[in-house]
Amino acid sequence: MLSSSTEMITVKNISKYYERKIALSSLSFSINKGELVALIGPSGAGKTTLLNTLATIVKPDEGFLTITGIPFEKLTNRKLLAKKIGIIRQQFDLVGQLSVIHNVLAGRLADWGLFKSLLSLLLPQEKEAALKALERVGLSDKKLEQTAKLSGGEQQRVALARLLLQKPEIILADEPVASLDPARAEDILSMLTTLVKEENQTLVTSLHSVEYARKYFTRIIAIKNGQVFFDLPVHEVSDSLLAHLYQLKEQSDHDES
Ligand SMILES: Nc1ncnc2c1ncn2[C@@H]1O[C@H](COP(=O)(O)OP(=O)(O)OP(=O)(O)O)[C@@H](O)[C@H]1O
Repeated sequence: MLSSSTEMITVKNISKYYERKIALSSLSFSINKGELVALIGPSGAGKTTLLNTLATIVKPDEGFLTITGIPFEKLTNRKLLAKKIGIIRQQFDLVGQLSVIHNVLAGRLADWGLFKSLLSLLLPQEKEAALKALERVGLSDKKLEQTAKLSGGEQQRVALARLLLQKPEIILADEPVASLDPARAEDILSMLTTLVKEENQTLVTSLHSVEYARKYFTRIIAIKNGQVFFDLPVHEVSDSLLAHLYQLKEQSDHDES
């Protein structure tokens, strides 16, 4: 069994450049099992680049990264990666033409390959697991509907059910509620953080809403200009720090006047 202080993500001096632009500049932090981390910061700060780096989709130009102790370079096996990392995005990443239950079964895709995943409805055990996952996200009655016909909030619940089948150790979510209205956004965040706690997983989510970050997460890492601006437990994040994080110009620019 992993103890509560197990390091799930370790990032040391990571930098990423796009042509001459610095997207990430020597970032370092570590995240332990069970933490609920919100990444916040102004537009263009580097949140998506950082999440994509943690997902091993973007390769850092400098520094090193380990996921559950495994170095970035060794995380090339798709099956292994799917056991370690699950991803949720704003766009849900579901196949609209397929039924809800088929999309949930796609959580097994890395283990099975597409063909078996699509045939999986014939396997009663797997169907049972998918139905249970749909029950947990409150969508049992929609299991046979075409996914594209569901509302945005419901589609994000399908994505959560799919993650329940995938059972990754770490969940990375990039603006998972950006396209939802406030009531549905809270519904999804509350469900996501509850499931992560129940499954003893680790969550890193980028968010535009500081209010949601404070309400649902245990730790906030603020990114500004590709650097860590602050990294604190939620209860230590003050309004003045947040004002500094989001202000358009540094105070010193105005000091001479
Ligand atoms: N593929 C790319 N090519 C060139 N520049 C990029 C690329 N991806 C990101 N950038 C640049 O890197 C910086 C960080 O972008 P990133 O998308 O990570 O920020 P963000 O904090 O997620 O922003 P937002 O909150 O608006 O989504 C930006 O200046 C962006 O223009």
